[in-house]
Amino acid sequence: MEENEIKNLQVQCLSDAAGLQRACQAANVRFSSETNKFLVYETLQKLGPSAAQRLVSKLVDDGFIKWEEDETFEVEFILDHADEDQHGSKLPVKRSLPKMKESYQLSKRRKVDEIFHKLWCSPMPENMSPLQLLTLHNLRIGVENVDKPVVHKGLIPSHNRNMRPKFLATTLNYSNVKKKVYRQKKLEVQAALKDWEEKLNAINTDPAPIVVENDADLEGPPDNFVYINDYRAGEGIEIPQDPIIGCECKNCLDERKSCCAAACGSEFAYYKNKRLRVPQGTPVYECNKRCKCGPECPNRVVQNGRKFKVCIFRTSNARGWGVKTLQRIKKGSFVMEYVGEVITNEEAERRGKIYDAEGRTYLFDLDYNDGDCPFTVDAGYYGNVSHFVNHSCEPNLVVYGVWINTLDPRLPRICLFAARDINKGEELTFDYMMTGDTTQSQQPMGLFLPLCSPVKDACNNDISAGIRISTTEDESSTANDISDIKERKNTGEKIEEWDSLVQPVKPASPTFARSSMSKICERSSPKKQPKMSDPATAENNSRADGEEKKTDKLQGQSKMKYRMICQCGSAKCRKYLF
Ligand SMILES: C[S@@+](CC[C@H](N)C(=O)[O-])C[C@H]1O[C@@H](n2cnc3c(N)ncnc32)[C@H](O)[C@@H]1O
Repeated sequence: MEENEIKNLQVQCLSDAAGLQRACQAANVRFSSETNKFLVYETLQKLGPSAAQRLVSKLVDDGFIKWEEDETFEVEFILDHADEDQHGSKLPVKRSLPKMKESYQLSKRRKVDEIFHKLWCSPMPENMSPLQLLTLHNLRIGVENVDKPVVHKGLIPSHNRNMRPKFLATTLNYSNVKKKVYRQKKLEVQAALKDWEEKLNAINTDPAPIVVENDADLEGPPDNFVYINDYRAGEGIEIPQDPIIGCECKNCLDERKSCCAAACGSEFAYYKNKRLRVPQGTPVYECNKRCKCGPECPNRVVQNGRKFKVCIFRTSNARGWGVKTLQRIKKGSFVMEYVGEVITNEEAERRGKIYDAEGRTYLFDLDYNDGDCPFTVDAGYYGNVSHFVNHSCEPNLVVYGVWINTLDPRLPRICLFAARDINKGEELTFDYMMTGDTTQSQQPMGLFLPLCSPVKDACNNDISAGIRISTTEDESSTANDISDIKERKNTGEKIEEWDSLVQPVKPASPTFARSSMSKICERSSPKKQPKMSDPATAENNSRADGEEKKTDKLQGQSKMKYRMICQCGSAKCRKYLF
């Protein structure tokens, strides 16, 4: 396409979601999260190399895109599908994206691919998709040199007054039709989501309901997702449900020193108000079906289900669905369980490859035994609300391993608790890449299950959940929490360090769990996840496929495979999801 021509840049847009979905499918692009990038790619292709370069330069000049000056990215997918240019060097072409037409010169294709690739790998402003970025900018190109202005339909900048009348004149009817189609589609989507919400609630056994909401786009209910309430045993797995011990307490809180947790070598996990009193990394043993106590026992929390009403909502910054709370949640409260299909290591390896290729992350390794990972929870197909909980580098949920009727130490229930007070309407998140700092252990290792475990050689496993619970947060506590602590002081009971979870304390360093017991991760990631504490270290971390990074000896530069850019938007964002 010559620059002097009128450019009719019709990229697929939301007014024709079905068409866009088909285009994405044809291009092997994920319809939800990669769509915006795909649209940018299409746009850049249509603009041609020099205009694309100019547009991107403008975005860079305006500070919307920050290039990593010295970084040489080499995307995993690129290498698989590299073309050769005339000089025999490798040409980066992203596998999941369509190639430019053959009629384009190879050098032009290469330039656009390079620009796009750089765009793909660069940090973007928070809460803004690449397409939104582009629409902010004047896309008139080469106007000075031609009689007719250049018109880019669908990407016209709202502030470009010169162009607007022409655009409106030529596209008025088209635009009305689009609006109508969009409205119709929106109604269909809302109806489908309402239907899905009803189905979810019909299956959901938690006391609190689930709401579904999409104010962001035209995405309907997800395909290939089946709602479940409890772990589902995968092939060849048996989940025992018959605890070998139970307590005889009349009042479990008063008799906590001999109740279930103590019998298993751990601490009674909850206050009277059923909020956590133990630090992260502490194995939680609730009273089980052998115990004499009733359903109101303070040591029955997770088993009573999710109490807070939550909403599965569509995020507006390319993270797909997310979950927000529709009620205020106090720190230490149980929020939800991460359930899915319990599968073997081998099966997880197999499925992980598929998820990796799709950029999906649903595998939660129960590898608290530091290297041995007998089971993984896969919430990709079978799952509950937690299937939709996104990652944040500054999460408001933390993970604890909880045992109730299944006392096999290798099969904790993965439970998400509030790391701080959470406001109504806040998105719920946890850290997929939780890493533990073993040097800050607050409890000796290997405390648990000497009595309860049917698998004796696993008794010394560290089951810490590996998620931070910040003691620098607002430490406001409830009257209940305080009175509980007072009560224990009065009875001469030692107040432990972790009581600061609910006591007003002066700011301290964040505490870390002892080791990375469990993590949602790329299945093929190494067992010991490296810390990705900041962007600089991220480059030195292992790649998503678990291999160590390669060093290009010729150039002396480190190269890295594709990593998913984190869009959590937190001030402490580590930049990459994995
Ligand atoms: C467990 S799922 C969460 C639900 C997901 N958003 C959905 O729509 O189904 C994990 C996936 O969500 C997306 N995601 C979650 N947190 C993200 C983040 N902070 N930044 C970018 N993508 C994120 C990624 O695609 C990731 O593979």
